[in-house]
Amino acid sequence: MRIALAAAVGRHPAARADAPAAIAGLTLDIAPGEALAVIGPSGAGKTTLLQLIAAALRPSAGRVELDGTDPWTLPRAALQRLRGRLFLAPQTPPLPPRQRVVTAVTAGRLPAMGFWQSLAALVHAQDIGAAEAALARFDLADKLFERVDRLSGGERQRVGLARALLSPAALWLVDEPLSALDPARAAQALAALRDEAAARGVTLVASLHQVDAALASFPRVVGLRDGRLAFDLPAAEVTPARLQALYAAREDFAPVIEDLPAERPLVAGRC
Ligand SMILES: Nc1ncnc2c1ncn2[C@@H]1O[C@H](COP(=O)(O)OP(=O)(O)OP(=O)(O)O)[C@@H](O)[C@H]1O
Repeated sequence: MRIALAAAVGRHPAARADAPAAIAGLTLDIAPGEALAVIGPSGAGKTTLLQLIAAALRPSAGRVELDGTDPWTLPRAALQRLRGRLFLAPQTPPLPPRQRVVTAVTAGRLPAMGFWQSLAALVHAQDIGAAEAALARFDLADKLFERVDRLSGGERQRVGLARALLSPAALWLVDEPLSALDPARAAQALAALRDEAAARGVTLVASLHQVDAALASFPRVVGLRDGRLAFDLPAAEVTPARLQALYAAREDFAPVIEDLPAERPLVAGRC
């Protein structure tokens, strides 16, 4: 799925009217099948950006287009169908506590289903084999029939990611997929998402706090700060100086990236 933002402005619905916009006029193009990581300090607007792209948050100015269509011009039913073509994995997956893992993973198909199909899928987990295969990509196949509330936080997070593999979506939006994972699991989870998205031609956009993982696993990295684009570069061109500028403590100090000395890139080449 192609994504285009043109001077898009996004505000959290609960934000004060006089608060600066979380996304403050962002222009960005993402090609179908591309994999992109969004990094930036806490409060930079990463989650808000994903919500704008997911048509979960309406831009207060500018435009967001998915495959050339502004979702907010669509009739309600068409907007629902469009939302069924994308998969948004929130930081904390909303998994009902007493649900079995197999049902939770199969629920990845729900947004693309009609009402009766979704009801059937909740009562009888469809396609157990597909759920098991998806869980195996995250090293969780042995938890297929476990109850969700008997999993660790990191296991629940991986179940939330395994859902994407059951979804027929053309766009995966993954918000902080690694926050509860140890480094080895984090690398495995990112590799699974990247490889599966590439194999299906799915566009993948992930917000990440783990800069090293973003640079190692994604060919293109966007740096966000105060809701604006700090950089949009191939991973190989994201230098320590750019990262220092991106994460510099506020104190009214925002270094101009172009003024910083050129430094050795952190990664050897594109992934
Ligand atoms: N629940 C909320 N109520 C009001 N304003 C909010 C809320 N959540 C976010 N915001 C506003 O939106 C801004 C961007 O938040 P967002 O969650 O998009 O950032 P983020 O980069 O994802 O942060 P983090 O890395 O901490 O998850 C915040 O700085 C805040 O101004």
